[in-house]
Amino acid sequence: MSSWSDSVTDDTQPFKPSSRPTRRSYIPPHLRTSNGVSTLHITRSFDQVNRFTNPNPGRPVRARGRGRGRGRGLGRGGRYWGPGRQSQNPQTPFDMNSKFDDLEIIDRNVVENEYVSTNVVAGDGNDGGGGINFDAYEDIPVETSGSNIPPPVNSFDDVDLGEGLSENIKRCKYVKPTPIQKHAIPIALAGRDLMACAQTGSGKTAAFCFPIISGILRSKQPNSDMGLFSGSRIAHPLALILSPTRELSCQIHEEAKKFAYQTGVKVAVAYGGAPISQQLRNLECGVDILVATPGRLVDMIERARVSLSSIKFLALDEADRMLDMGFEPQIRRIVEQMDMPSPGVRQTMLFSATFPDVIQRLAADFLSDYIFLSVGRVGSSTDLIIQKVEYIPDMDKRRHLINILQEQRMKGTHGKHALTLVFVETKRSADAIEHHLSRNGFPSTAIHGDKVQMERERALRSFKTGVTPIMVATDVAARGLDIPNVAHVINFDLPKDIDDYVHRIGRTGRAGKTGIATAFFDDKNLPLARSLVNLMQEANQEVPPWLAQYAETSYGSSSNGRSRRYGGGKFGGHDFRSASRSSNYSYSYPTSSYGGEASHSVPAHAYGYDYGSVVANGWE
Ligand SMILES: Nc1ncnc2c1ncn2[C@@H]1O[C@H](COP(=O)(O)OP(=O)(O)OP(=O)(O)O)[C@@H](O)[C@H]1O
Repeated sequence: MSSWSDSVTDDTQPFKPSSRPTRRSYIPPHLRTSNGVSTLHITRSFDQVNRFTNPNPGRPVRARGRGRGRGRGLGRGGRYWGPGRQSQNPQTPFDMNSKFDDLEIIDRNVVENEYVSTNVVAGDGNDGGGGINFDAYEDIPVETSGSNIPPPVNSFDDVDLGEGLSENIKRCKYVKPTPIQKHAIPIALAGRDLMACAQTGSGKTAAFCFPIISGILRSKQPNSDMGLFSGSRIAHPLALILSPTRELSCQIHEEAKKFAYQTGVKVAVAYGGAPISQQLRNLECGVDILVATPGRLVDMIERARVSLSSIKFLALDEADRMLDMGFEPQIRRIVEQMDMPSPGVRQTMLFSATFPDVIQRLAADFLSDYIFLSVGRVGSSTDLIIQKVEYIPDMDKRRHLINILQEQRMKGTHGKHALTLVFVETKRSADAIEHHLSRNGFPSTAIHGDKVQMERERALRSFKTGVTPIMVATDVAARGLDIPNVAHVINFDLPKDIDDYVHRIGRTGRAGKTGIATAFFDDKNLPLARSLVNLMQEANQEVPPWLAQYAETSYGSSSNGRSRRYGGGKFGGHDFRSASRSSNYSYSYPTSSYGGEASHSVPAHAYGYDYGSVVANGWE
């Protein structure tokens, strides 16, 4: 039995540079002969409350009030299929029962009032189905750029996705496409390469899965060769979806399986930390779509168990993360130095909620005549998330956290329907804070890269099921994870990079639901102040005056600020190509509140990327 939460592991190993053959000379192991020659061709109703305001903005002081998350908020309304459940009920992945139904969750200390998301009233006609409030997304400006851009669609029925897939979309209760899906799906169906950026929780997974499944259905009789060349044990998937963490790969795998249900399209997953033997056996059953983390994939290719020579579709989820310093060499190796067809031959799609200019430049290497699509500004956060920033000196953070949790408990906003995710900087502090919370009567768990797979599995499962409704995490849990009922994200330690902040807080406020994000800010976060203020303003958040003051102070000194994020201007999204040439840019702005800003670029070394901390936080 496995689920994405069950299969959490620390997948990809930090990239260790190694001398390796160039693309030209490299022959995958399975194609080598003894002489080394290739043999094959190949409503907001969170009160905006009690934000701590510093009466003396020039001088940070200790927070007095708590002003905590008193949101009502989140309940993600029953559209979740726990993968574990799926394996318990193998007939269909479309089991609509609550994932909690089969779990005995007894926490007698906790008052578990159901969160009611006030901006989604069941049956009020505003939700596009499945409790999703699509109106929340309709206002978001969309930018597309590139040549011959296929127009967006308004409904899944406007495109021919294939009968089986269309049926599954209905089974998923996806009544209406989200904006990223409206634009991305026709672009991808037209066979175009795509760099797509849309806010966290806005449905990017389906935006790349649907065209892939549909494309496979159109291009072949699924499983006619079982994804294998006959007589061979080498899997030849038609599509490869890469993601940076094991958890995310497992989640995408589960999603893709639902979408591909009974279509004949086979989906398999490969990620590190779990026994490779079982994953290889699964591949032997045939695979059309392989979802993988880079480390395990390379391992399988090296073992001559996977060939990329038949890849028609390549998708990189969290693409900016995949192409930053930690992963880029590995990705280049997979994409450029193995036997994968080149850009233009394969179709490549890159998705993320954040896409710094420098990464866009890098990404262009993997694409051919691509369309840039941005729903909202690149790297913006959704205003479904109420962001609060409080000045809390280091020594007061623990006490303040307890205060917040106590207040939540008193309000009944605690428990399995209102999970709280606490981000910290280091693995050690994740354990320490977890211990502190547990000692103080708050059932908690922790997830980070030093834990072995089993521990991480257990942690995530106990969080998702509400047995421990608080999880303390490093950035390993920051990206992509779609955990129902996360009501509150607390940045106990703020990240150094604003994009990491965007992804972290994006674990709440997903799929049209509201959420709260609270950040503890102190002097050492000064470099983040400017970009934090900008981000909050864009998302119509209330910026505490003292933070604005900090931002003024830090203006110009931040290596993590606007320059990295907004290299090409404030108006709309941002395709880095727009700075260097003009092409067919299409803007669609329901609101016109964006002003212009000069474009500028910054050398890569100035971005303040702390690779050390990426590794230290157990991403890989
Ligand atoms: N058209 C739709 N109708 C209803 N629900 C949808 C639709 N598209 C996606 N969802 C749901 O919205 C949630 C968020 O989707 P998804 O995880 O793909 O977001 P994302 O944009 O990839 O977020 P992140 O940037 O954090 O990775 C999921 O639970 C998904 O099932």
